Amino acid sequence: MTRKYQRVLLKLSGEALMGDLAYGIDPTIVQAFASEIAQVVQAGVQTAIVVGGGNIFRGMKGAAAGMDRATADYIGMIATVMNAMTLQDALERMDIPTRVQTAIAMQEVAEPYIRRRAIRHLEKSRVVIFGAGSGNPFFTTDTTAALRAAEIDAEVIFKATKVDGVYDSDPRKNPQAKRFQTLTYSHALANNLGVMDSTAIALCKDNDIPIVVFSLSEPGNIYRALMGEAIGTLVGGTCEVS
Ligand SMILES: Nc1ncnc2c1ncn2[C@@H]1O[C@H](COP(=O)(O)OP(=O)(O)OP(=O)(O)O)[C@@H](O)[C@H]1O
Ligand SMILES: O=c1ccn([C@@H]2O[C@H](COP(=O)(O)O)[C@@H](O)[C@H]2O)c(=O)[nH]1
Repeated sequence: MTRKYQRVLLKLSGEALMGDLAYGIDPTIVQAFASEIAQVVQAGVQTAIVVGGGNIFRGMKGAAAGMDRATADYIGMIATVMNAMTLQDALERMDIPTRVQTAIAMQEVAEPYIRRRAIRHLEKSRVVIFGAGSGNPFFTTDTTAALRAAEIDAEVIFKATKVDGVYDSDPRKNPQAKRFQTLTYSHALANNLGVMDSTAIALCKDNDIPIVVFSLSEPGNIYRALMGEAIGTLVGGTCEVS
């Protein structure tokens, strides 16, 4: 397969990294994702990754249990660094050069986030994994993905998650929900389609960055999506139900 894109940003669900476990990281799953990412990189696609933290800690849950929200969010951001380092390890075992850059300084384990440096790594075919979200509480890793994609001039964001696209309502709650093949940013925002938070979608809309939402449950989907095969739902097109 020949590549469609030169530079992409992959938002990898934290929750997906736990596989069938109730919590944490399943190394077999991480290895499987890494092997698909390796193939994409070998095909010449400059790949940046933002990884979530939902398999370890979500600030909202901490706050719901009575914690200070900002403190809980910082814990969530630190959780994403564990996922970023796990992914780095899996990729490097496949001889794929990587750099983890964090938005909260952790210089003993990762580089600080420096935009120009991240771009240089990508130009040298290194996978750049952005950890610690945006470094700011009250945000999400989806918003981080939109922000970093704009900063590094990525052509597209791939949101790799548990659902196979964007539906007209949450498919986990409504079995009758209809899946979109494509939809506009405005439709996603106006209808509060919860697959990605509104801050992330608004940032993509303002910067004209398409978002492809696809499922991680089918092996090979990361490779297919990042190489440019039309899977999942494209946010940033016209409205079409599949
Ligand atoms: N309209 C919708 N279409 C598709 N999914 C939706 C919709 N509304 C809500 N969802 C939910 O959005 C979830 C995916 O987004 P979510 O941000 O929770 O996970 P993630 O970003 O993949 O994980 P993590 O936060 O761990 O990185 C799905 O589990 C799905 O049930
Ligand atoms: O910019 C950010 C990114 C993330 N957080 C916190 O981290 C957790 C995990 O991220 P997910 O996007 O939910 O996977 C999130 O719940 C926030 O608590 C943040 O504060 N700022």
